Amino acid sequence: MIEIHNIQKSFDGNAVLKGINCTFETGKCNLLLGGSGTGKSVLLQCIVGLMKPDLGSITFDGTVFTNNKVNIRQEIRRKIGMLFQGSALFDSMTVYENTEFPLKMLTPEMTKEERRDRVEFCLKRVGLENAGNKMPSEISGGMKKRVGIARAIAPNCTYLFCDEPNSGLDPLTSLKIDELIHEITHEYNITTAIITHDMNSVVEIGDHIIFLHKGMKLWDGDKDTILNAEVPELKEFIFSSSLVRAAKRVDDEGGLQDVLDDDPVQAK
Ligand SMILES: Nc1ncnc2c1ncn2[C@@H]1O[C@H](COP(=O)(O)OP(=O)(O)OP(=O)(O)O)[C@@H](O)[C@H]1O
Repeated sequence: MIEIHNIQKSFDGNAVLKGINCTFETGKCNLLLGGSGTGKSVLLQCIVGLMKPDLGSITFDGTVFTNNKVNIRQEIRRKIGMLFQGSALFDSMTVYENTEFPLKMLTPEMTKEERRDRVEFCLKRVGLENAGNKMPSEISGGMKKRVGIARAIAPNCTYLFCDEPNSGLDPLTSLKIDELIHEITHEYNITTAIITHDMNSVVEIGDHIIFLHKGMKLWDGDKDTILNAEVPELKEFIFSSSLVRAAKRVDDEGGLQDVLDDDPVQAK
């Protein structure tokens, strides 16, 4: 579990995070949801140590990360896997070498054979057992995300952070990537945090959702309660999504769409 306590961050006097308190639960997909510029990426960067918050504390399974000793921070960092927005693969390395890279960096004690077993296991887990020799330029965007996931979980991460894993993907591929992240989270009981503004992901994998608006946490809950949340900014966000608007049209035309029975826009 990751506990965020009163995180504040400003740039040139402009407050971007205004005292965020939230928890990322173990064995769950924790979604950081919100519109553009609400502070999701800044919060994620503070959590993984790429940015220093002005105030507040972050605790990983009881161990304080913020302002702790370098070796303790490094120990926590070793347990973090990252899936970057553009996948961030090394273009000059094969799929196999990309997946092996963090093992060479983080676990020098592993033998070549142990690394090979782990890479083959991870590539198989993400459905890429036959793609190890391919270069990133030879694979699709969805496959690149899969390699990114394999690389993130290769060192047996305890915490997995995903920055908009669906960006640039078609809806079906997005769904498959969401499902894969969800399966891996539950299978290995890791703590997963996902930045998103995609309502499809909310509906599919939102075990725990934290809604940010203008640098503040306005709501948290799960995919079963989000449609009944009495927070105007969240309602506006949900009912402006193309998924929900499309579903609403189906409903108006006589289709079944229970989730929209409480459409606040309609109720006004
Ligand atoms: N290094 C920085 N220096 C100055 N301002 C920054 C910096 N990083 C982020 N900001 C500002 O902080 C605010 C929040 O940015 P952030 O990237 O966290 O938003 P976001 O919710 O992730 O948005 P999006 O969904 O569009 O990626 C923005 O106004 C942004 O311009």
